[in-house]
Amino acid sequence: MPPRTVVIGVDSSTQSTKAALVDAGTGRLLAVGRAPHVVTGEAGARESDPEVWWQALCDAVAAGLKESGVAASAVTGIAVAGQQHGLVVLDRTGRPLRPAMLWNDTRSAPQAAALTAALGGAEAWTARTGSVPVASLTATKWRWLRENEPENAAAAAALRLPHDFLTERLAGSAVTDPGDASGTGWYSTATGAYDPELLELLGLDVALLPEVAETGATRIGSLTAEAAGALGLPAGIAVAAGTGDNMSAAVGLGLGRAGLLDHPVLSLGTSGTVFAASRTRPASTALSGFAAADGTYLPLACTLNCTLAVDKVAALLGLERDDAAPGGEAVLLPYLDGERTPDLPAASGLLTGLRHDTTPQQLLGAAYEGAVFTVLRALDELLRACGLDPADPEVAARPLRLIGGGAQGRTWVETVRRLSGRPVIVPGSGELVALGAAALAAAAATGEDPVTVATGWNMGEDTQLPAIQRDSETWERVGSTLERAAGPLLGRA
Ligand SMILES: Nc1ncnc2c1ncn2[C@@H]1O[C@H](COP(=O)(O)OP(=O)(O)O)[C@@H](O)[C@H]1O
Ligand SMILES: O=C(CO)[C@@H](O)[C@H](O)COP(=O)(O)O
Repeated sequence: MPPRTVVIGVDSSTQSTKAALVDAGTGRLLAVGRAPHVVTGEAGARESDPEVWWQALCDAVAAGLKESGVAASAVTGIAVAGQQHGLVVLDRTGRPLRPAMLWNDTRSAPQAAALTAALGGAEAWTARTGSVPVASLTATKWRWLRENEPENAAAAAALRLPHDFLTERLAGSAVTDPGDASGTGWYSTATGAYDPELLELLGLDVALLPEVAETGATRIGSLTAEAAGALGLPAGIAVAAGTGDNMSAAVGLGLGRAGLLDHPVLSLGTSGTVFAASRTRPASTALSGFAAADGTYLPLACTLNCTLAVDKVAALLGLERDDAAPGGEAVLLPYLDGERTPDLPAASGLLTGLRHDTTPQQLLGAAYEGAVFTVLRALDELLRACGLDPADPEVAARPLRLIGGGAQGRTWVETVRRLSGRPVIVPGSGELVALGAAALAAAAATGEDPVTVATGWNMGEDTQLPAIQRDSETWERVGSTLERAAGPLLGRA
């Protein structure tokens, strides 16, 4: 029997790093090492120190090796999938000049509006980049930096996304992939390259940016001796370009293959995202038309307030996560520090419909309903952008794949079922971002196609949940509250 080979997929997301050690032959998950991140900031600011991500990556790999008992010499490849959009600003030695501004930092909302206007409006941006600038996109953060910290902008020797920063630490080369690049606001999904006119508009020298590899699975180099020492892995193993976390989950789910194109996925993590793999380039002002890691496209909508916002409401009420009941008359829009979808960067949370007999459990249930409503409403936009009618019975019968930390929670799953009225699949593996990255690593090591690799892997038994009657009353109540409150109460002029 040939010796077992192992690949490592790293998910460096908002709250933590997870390193999945995967048997490259069977796809069996051998261990997941974990290490937490630190996010700081108030009043719209959200920042993390990239050096903490690097240390977390080293710790998570060490924990995974220890838990699995795998010999480091069996590892043949590694890839990183990272939280999208974050602005990492480096000096000439590759050290961060300041903490990274994260995807959920809303301070650059005025810059987003100014950039949209500077190009002549939303449609002009979707035609070029696939996405309209909102405060999440890297380009708006760069503009914010130039206006608010000109000394840091002037001293910048390199700009990276979170996953590029980590990949460069692994392989010593500055390379990104089309998927994560498509979330910057300076990469064109129409041409598959950085957009010179946008770079000029942004006052950004292309020399500061990494090269864009062909796909997330492209082997961009080998693990350097220095990184190998820090990770306890053999020098010279394959390093893939890697990608953004949502793009990586799409690879892990095997979404690019024919039968799963235009099948919706809902990720419940710090962000709530909804996405689908598409062979046609999305161009809708209602969502982000990202590129995927494998050459297809990944139309996606993202909310800022998902699991963390609901956990915050549970903590305020002193309740456990699943000690919740349907909200009844109460409506809670949990837009605690601004929202991205809908675009309400200055919003705060809103509670209406409170009665003497409202229970704490109903209030918590209302927070789940507000978060789930927001992401499901975006799903309808997504389906329309894929040329599908959300009400078409064939489309409505397509199961919703639920992933991310929240998919492990009973109340999340039940609230999605109740408000969507759709069948739901909870994939057997809870770590699809890391598994997708592992498939990119395996593909980089062998030259195979990553989606074919992931599709062939046995990732455990899916839980299939049939459709239940849609709770249209709650849907209408939350929808009309949002409609009526979207003016001054939620910060829209
Ligand atoms: N068993 C569970 N039930 C409900 N929620 C959970 C459970 N486990 C994790 N979570 C939620 O998942 C979130 C983390 O999800 P994850 O997808 O790992 O986040 P991120 O990728 O943004 O770092 C936590 O905020 C927590 O609320
Ligand atoms: O900004 C987006 C997508 O556009 C987010 O989905 C980030 O990629 C962060 O992801 P999580 O940490 O919530 O997984």
